[in-house]
Amino acid sequence: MSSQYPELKGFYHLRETIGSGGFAKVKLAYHALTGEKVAIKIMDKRALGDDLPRVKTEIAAMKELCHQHICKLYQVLETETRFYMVLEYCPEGELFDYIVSKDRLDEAEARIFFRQIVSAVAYIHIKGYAHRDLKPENLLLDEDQNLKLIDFGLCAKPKGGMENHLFTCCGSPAYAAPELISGKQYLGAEADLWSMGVLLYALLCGYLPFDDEKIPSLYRKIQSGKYEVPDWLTPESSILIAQMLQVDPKRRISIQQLINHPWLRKGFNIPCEFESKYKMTLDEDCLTELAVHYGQKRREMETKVSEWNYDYLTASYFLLLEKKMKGRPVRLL
Ligand SMILES: CN(C)C[C@H]1CC[C@H](N2C(=O)N(C)Cc3cnc4ccc(-c5cc(Cl)c(O)c(Cl)c5)nc4c32)CC1
Repeated sequence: MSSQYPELKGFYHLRETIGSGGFAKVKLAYHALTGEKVAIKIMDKRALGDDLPRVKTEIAAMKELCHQHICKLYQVLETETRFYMVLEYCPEGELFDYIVSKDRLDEAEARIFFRQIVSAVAYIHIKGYAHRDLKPENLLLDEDQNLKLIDFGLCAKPKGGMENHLFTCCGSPAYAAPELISGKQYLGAEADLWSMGVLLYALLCGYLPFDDEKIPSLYRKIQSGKYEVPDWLTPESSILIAQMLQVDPKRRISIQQLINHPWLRKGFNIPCEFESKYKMTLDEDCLTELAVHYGQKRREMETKVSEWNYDYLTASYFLLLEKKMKGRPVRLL
């Protein structure tokens, strides 16, 4: 198998294909030095065609986004024919399939997931990014049933900050905000908030608020802002959804208000934490283990890791840190 991917030989032990998304193939692999599982997204440059900029967008964004509810990028490899993205493995697959398997979620379970989604989106907005393709297919579950946001191929980092407008109409139609599909300029943060309203509705109802086989009638439904409120929704859930599915983006709830919203605080009594749990300082144990393994002084290793080249060393550091955060020994094999 690795003869097909010579660049990975000795660094990753490739296993089966675990999914494919459009122009990418995602394979399970083991990081040789730590034995940790990873997902490797493999893209053929020729097949990418004019989707190539999406890959560069995703890689650039994911290098800057380091958060407990965002799928972690560990390493990027580029050859003349391929891109490889070594990513955090999420064994429980897509939130979409989880909702389908349970028909719909009760309020308590939806709240746990939605707090994690709000945490991830608040973090990327503060970092100056809009995701622009928020939907259950782009939220994966890790081994502890925690959500990880993926697919930053359509994200935007508006020049001059998030208060500047965007123009590109993109993302999945059923989750797209009215202002986005009407071709007007829009604010990425406001469009993401609308998509999160559709997402919350999908979590609590098991189907979409706006749906139609034909795109033009789907767009009319979205722009009308009218959707069915099933009788199992509590008044509190309906109010929150209504605050997010406001056709006028200026009347729509903001992420700052969402973080403190009573519906999200119910049973937790603390706002959604959106700060990254990853420390900015390097972890001593991981640095020492790497220094010993590579026969380097700790200071030299610290300098090398701090370059964040997203090479094998970056992957080894992050995966050692994962092991430590999961209470496993901080040891290289
Ligand atoms: C339909 N989608 C647009 C693509 C689909 C590809 C397989 C993937 N997957 C699966 O479908 N399992 C069933 C297993 C699985 C396990 N770990 C994963 C870890 C990361 C990713 C991943 C995939 C893509 Cl295309 C990304 O851009 C990023 Cl940032 C991350 N996918 C994973 C993944 C889920 C999404």
